[in-house]
Amino acid sequence: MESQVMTNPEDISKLYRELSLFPSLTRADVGPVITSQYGGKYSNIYTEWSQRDLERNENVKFCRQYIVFHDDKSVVYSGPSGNCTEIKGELLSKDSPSGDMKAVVRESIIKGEDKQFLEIWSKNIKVKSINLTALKKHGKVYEDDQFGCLVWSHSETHLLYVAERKRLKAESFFQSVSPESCSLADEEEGVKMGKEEETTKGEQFVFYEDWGETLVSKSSPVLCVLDIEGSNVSVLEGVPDNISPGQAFWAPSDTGVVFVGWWHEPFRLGLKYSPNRRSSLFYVDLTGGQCEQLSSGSSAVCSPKLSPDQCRIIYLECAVYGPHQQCSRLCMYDWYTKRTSVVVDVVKRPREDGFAGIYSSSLSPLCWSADSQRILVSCPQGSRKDLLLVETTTGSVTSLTSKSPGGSWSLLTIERNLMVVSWSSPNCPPSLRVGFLPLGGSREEVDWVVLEDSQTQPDIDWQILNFTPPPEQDNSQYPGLDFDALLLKPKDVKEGVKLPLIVTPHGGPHSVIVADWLLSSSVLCRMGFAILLVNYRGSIGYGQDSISSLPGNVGTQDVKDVQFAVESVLRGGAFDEQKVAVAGGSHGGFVACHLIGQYPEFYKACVARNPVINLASMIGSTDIPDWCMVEAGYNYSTDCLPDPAVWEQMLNKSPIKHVKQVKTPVLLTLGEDDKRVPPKQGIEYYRALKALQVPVRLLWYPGNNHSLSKVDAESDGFMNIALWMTQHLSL
Ligand SMILES: CSCC[C@H](NC=O)C(=O)N[C@@H](Cc1ccccc1)C(=O)O
Repeated sequence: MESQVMTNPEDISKLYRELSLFPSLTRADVGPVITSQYGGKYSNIYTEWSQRDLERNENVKFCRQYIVFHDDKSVVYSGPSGNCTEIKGELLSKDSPSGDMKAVVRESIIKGEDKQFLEIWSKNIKVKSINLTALKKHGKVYEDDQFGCLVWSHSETHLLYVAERKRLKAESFFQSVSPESCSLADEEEGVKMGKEEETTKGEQFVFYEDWGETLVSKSSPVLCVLDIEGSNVSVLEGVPDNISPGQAFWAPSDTGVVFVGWWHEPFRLGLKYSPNRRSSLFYVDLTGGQCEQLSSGSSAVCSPKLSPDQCRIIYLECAVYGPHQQCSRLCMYDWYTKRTSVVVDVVKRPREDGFAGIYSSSLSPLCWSADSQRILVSCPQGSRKDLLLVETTTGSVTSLTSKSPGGSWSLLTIERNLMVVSWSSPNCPPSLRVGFLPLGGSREEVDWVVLEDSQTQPDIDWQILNFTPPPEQDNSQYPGLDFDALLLKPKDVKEGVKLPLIVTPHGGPHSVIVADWLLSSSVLCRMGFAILLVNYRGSIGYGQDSISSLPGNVGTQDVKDVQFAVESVLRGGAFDEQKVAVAGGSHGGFVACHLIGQYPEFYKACVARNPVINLASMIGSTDIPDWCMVEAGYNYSTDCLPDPAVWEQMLNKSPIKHVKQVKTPVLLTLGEDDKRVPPKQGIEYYRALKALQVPVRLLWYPGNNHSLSKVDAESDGFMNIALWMTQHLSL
């Protein structure tokens, strides 16, 4: 049969290079309202973007500003102001509320050593540059999304951030003291003889727990405050020792600091993609150092945001343990009455109006309407990502985007009702849009204005397909659930050509593929493949019942849903059933490896990135052992001991159980530093396949973690995947 797939590596890399140029939006800030000399009002919009630089082998961050003239209800005129500028060395940055100053945490290598500085800029002057490393009040500043923050006090006199707790310098018992032991760098930073840093002996090799995948070396965060006038940094006292604080902000009137605290006793578990860790909202008073717990303490909370009138805090809440990503509750704490209310509760099944619940582990940095009555949340609703408007007094939820073109709407910020969003779809890279939120009670549609357009890919066609599992595959505990898949295919298919198909189950398993811009899928599609991305039952965005239906049934329900979707699509006749491949990462790799074991004749090529291969062998080495228990159908507690019956079930539900049936050639891509699915999982599969003489190739990426997202690993991984597919599908 004729094929129209691109097979030449030069052509494939050229295409990858072309499509990897599209940047993604990472941040937007709206500046204050300025009245021009002619009376027109405008605001500057600061945006940050990220783009792969294949030559430099890094993701580059750059900014661009836009000017938006408006009348507080609609955009009158808008456009870019100036060109893009690359941002180097900035770990965190934030304009002051008035827009008069800017704070930057900068990392700089001086004489081969990493140093961190806190800078204050005013007008065109860097007025302060404080060497945080030399101050030695704390360890490295946290720049991650989990704990990190850089927040101006309302008075603009203080800055709040999170850093690693200071550790005493550890020395060997056999360290000989000599004047030379004081380094030149230390001397330059003012550590003179006689004033040496305090040291401790015998602690050199003490193990410090960390917070797992992507948070390695983050162990004991502390809240830090800079008094700008006095250039004085202090570490806040009063936070309980068994709590790791983060996501902090200033309380009304700057009387103290509100933060999320994660309990880390009896031990820390991985936090990345795991918003189900026991945590609470806390308030620490600045004068007395008293710490008050503001939420229950029996749930998991995240992303607290103070209303513009400083009266209420909105935050997300979910259950501790259980599936890692679940339907969240949107809760509100009233600062003055100290009462908490549930604004939007867990949704078990999608409602008639389409609302399926809130699925998010972070609200955007600003999410309140100007009247402090409404909240904006962008989150998956089935295979779309929509912008939802929540009335905090009634809990009513309406979608601002469900009638707009399908795709993915992500809120970057909202300030004085001016919303800044990123929109993309499988054939359209991210574009920047702004629009005013209609006044409360109004049914007006948002008039979106494009500030930065992107290039639609006319050769890519996409659609969302819905599947109802056959009766024998219905879940008796959660009956009547259906699921979706996203199908991408080349627009122009020559007469008589049947397309090869790549099937992609997502990871999680409680995550979802929304109709977003997806680099590797779009390159594969432009090469001539069709791609089927399946949101099997258990995905988020379809109601809590769908999520709850999967634990205990992994390796069967998810696998059968994917197989059912593929076979249904093949029945349409447009695809070549002899040229079907499967590719997935992590839990998606688990599903992929199950599929080639359970349907050995069906798939002609398989790619698995950091796949879960054996739940029983992984439980002792992953940063989230609870995941293995929960997905195998058991409750988790921190004191549970190994149980042969549980281990047996974990083994039975794992892909390794079916390895003897495998015939499909497998490409494994593994990250040496993966704490989530340690690469030994992939090695276990590799050895089994080698023993069975099934073609297997293993790519090992040093310096990479679970996501394999460093630019060289991602691009090399892509090329190898593309060539594995063309080779083993005989294209
Ligand atoms: C013990 S590893 C379990 C699999 C892993 N789940 C959680 O981290 C996984 O499948 N990871 C996904 C990433 C992901 C996880 C959760 C929500 C969204 C994405 C992957 O790497 O693709």
